[in-house]
Amino acid sequence: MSQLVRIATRKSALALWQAYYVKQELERHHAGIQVELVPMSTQGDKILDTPLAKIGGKGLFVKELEAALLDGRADIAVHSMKDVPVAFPEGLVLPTICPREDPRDAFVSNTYSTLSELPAGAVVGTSSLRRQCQLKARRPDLQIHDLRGNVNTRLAKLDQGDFDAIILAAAGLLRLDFSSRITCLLEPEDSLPANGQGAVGIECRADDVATQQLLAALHHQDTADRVLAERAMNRRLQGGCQVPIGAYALLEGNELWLRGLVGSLDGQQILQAESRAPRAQAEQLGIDVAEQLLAQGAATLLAAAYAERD
Ligand SMILES: NCc1[nH]cc(CCC(=O)O)c1CC(=O)O
Repeated sequence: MSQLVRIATRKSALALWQAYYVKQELERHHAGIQVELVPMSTQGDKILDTPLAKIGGKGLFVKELEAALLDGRADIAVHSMKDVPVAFPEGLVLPTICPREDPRDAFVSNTYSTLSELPAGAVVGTSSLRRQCQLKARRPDLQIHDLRGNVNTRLAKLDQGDFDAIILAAAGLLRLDFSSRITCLLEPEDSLPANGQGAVGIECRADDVATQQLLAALHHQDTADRVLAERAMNRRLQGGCQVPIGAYALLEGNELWLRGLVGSLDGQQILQAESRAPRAQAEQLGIDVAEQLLAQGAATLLAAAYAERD
């Protein structure tokens, strides 16, 4: 009997690309398998006129997909790991993380070739508090304006002349064949990526062992260990999706190197910490870096960011 796997996915071009990627990989690894997409809208897709940070709440882009898993309309949900809250609802697990795309942020401009070329007072679009605080730290003179919508919408707003430059995840641009739009990539030293950026994760019901067996072939342990450390850091900081927090891990042999950052929205204060540990201790590494940040006063900065948002 051939098994049917139904994939809950958002309808944005990037979400569909990621869902088709998972479908293709499942078909490649399991001859005769049947895979269907179940596209749906999430709260994050419906509310487009409000800055993400102001909508608040966790899991803006994942809740509806999780509901579909729990009530049996779908078997797996494909997410950008960056959008997945650090804790899972009862009854769901995320056993599979696929190989990571480029995790860096991309600088995109039709006029200027680097961040430092931007003239004083230039307008930069981003909806990410993490990008905002790091931009402001380097260039206090820049004006940061909110930029919402999917990748196509954001590029269109740049082309329309609303911004001198925009910052978005390189991963989305690369997956959607917009690599020619990347003016330059920002190194982690200049823009520490968000936890999980560039990685795709697959969620399913905890008791659905058959599906978990099929998913195992798609799992990439190197990516999973890196993302585990990054998410553990955010979890210890009790960070939601919309926070001025960067977390980025690299593997050097079997050792993980995790860097973390917490900033004030005006970029005046940037806290940084880093540590290394064997990959088997990914989670503890994340906690250690978070504790270092807390010892420097991260909780106060985060509370101020939350207060400004509300
Ligand atoms: N919050 C939206 C979101 N979620 C995942 C990506 C990009 C792809 C990825 O990180 O895997 C983006 C867009 C962006 O940040 O520019």
